Amino acid sequence: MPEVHVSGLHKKFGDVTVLDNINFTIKEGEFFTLLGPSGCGKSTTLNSIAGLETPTSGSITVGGVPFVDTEKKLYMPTEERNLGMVFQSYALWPHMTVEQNLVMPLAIRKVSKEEKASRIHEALDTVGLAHLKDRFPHQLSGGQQQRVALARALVYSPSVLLLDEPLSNLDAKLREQSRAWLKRLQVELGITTVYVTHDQDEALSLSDRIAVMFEGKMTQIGTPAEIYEKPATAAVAAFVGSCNFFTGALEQISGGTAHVRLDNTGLVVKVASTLDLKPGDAVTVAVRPERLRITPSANAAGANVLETTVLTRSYVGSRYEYGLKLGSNVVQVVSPDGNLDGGVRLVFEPEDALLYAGASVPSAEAQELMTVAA
Ligand SMILES: Nc1ncnc2c1ncn2[C@@H]1O[C@H](COP(=O)(O)OP(=O)(O)OP(=O)(O)O)[C@@H](O)[C@H]1O
Repeated sequence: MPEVHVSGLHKKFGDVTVLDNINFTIKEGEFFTLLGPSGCGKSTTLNSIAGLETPTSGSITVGGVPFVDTEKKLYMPTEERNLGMVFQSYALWPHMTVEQNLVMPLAIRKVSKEEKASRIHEALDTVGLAHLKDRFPHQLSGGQQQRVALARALVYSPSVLLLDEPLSNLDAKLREQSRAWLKRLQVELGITTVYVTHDQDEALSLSDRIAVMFEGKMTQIGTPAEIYEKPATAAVAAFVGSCNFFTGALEQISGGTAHVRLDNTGLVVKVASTLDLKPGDAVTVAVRPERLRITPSANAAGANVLETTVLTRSYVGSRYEYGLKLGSNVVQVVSPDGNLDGGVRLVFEPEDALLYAGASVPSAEAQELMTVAA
């Protein structure tokens, strides 16, 4: 299974740039996800690999074979790229049975009659639907239709699988089951896969590596753990998982620890950082809810111990989610303890927080959710 190499990809629609210098390499057999908010350019990137979109500039090679090289005006037709594709809509032919849906891509590729039958059986068997080959799409559940679409993409042994939000039409429970099933299948087949989603849970649980995109640019590429634990920007921290953000000013930085005076609180917190900053610089401190510890104890010990008040408490099954008032901020924290009330202490170590240059709480919406009147 080949390596996918995308280099210097740009795409403009009229005057609007929707892809701005996209570069990445996907290793053989890797599950690679393009993750980002709606309109950031994920599908345009995927469709450029598929040959459904023509990049304005850049190059794409798969297994060393050039698919696109705009300098040489080379654009390989979609049907010659041998890629398997599944879209959000499944796009099954409604008037054809499951088997007939799978015949079509083989007929286009002029596969012999005997080979057709064995390939169809094998593909349906792979997705666990060989017994439903005579049904029409309307006689199948959403999850089954999605599996047929996948079987149809696999039936001609594509070199790479391209999946554009294939689970988003399924209800939450089925989506979770399908996710686990899809991951097992991909590992079993060892097929290089490019997956598009705006769902961070899906990206984290399925991918070997994730590329996070915003406004046509690639902000960070890394393993799910790297993206979650070491987000490159505050925007990535906000988009992948929940995060508390506090703006402030740097007091001093030495020995890998920054002292930051938080706006609207007057409090100084210590945060691990290797950034090149000077006193007075505006910064943003980010802390995941699960990295904060709440304790009623007045003797709480830690590098950062902040006096707060419980505003809200919600039971969410495995834990409690608290909203705590800290100056004019509402801090989101999770705890197994459901009995915290009134004045409590918030404790965290410098390594539990992240520091970013500039005072930037990622979106107005996020800021609104996390701020109350002082
Ligand atoms: N044919 C087109 N003509 C003009 N603009 C387009 C066209 N196709 C896409 N766009 C614009 O390009 C940008 C990127 O679109 P794209 O579909 O790649 O985003 P996306 O990240 O996949 O979003 P979503 O998750 O909503 O599908 C969007 O602003 C979109 O409106």
